[in-house]
Amino acid sequence: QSVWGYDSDNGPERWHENYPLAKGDKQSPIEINSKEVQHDSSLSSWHASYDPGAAKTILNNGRTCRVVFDDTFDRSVLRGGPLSGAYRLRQLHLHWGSSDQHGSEHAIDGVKYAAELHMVHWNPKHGNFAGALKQPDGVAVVGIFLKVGNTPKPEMKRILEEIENIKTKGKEAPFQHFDPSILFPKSRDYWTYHGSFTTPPCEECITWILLREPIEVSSDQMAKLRSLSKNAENEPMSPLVDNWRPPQPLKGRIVRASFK
Ligand SMILES: NS(=O)(=O)c1ccc(C(=O)NCc2ccc(F)cc2)cc1
Ligand SMILES: [Zn+2]
Repeated sequence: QSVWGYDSDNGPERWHENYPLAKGDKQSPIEINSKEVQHDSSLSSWHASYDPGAAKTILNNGRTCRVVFDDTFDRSVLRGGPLSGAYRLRQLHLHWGSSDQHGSEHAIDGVKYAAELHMVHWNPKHGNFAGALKQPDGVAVVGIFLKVGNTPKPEMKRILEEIENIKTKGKEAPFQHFDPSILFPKSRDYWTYHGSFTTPPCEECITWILLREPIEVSSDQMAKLRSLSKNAENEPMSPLVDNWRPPQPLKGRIVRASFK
């Protein structure tokens, strides 16, 4: 079946067969080479004002673990930085590896992190999410790198505790009273560039805001994430790991930094 995934028969190298945009000129993720990044002093700092009551559910869709928020009005928004206007938080999800040495989608000077968390926002001036994905300024994703260390952030605990209840594909559980801004690192320094969804249909509608400072998780917390299955309950067990797309050609794009 043409359903895409991360295996050899339906993985990133073959997505273009059903999703032609995957071979576009503004694809994500990318490898960031700090020597080629341009510091832009006109870049302001970004601000998130999230309503913890907007959090709704957490689900395993067989490809990632996703927390879904109420985005029917400007309840949880991201503004500033490279953005004009307030973008509504719709969902957050993660990409991770089969070991602590890899798993992030973006890489910095060759360094891959154990995982990468994406907070997905869309521009309400385009009416709805489906409309926003057809616009170059339609979507904004904040990317946060997860690094394995021994002073793990307690805030990740909340998401990882829920994993018990969504082990297999299609499982969903209530996930309320959660303010994702507690996951942000101390520094607001970021890189920004124009790119795409890192999964099919790979639309090139995303303003990426990648935070320079990773957040720390423990190796046990990463093992918890890797205990998710990509299969449904009654199917053979298949671990949900390595759900990351490799870096794509920069094709002349400029990556700007908010910091020197
Ligand atoms: N990894 S990432 O942050 O780049 C990313 C963010 C959002 C989505 C998404 O909403 N997919 C659903 C979807 C469904 C139908 C569409 F037409 C478009 C997207 C996919 C990838
Ligand atoms: Zn993602």
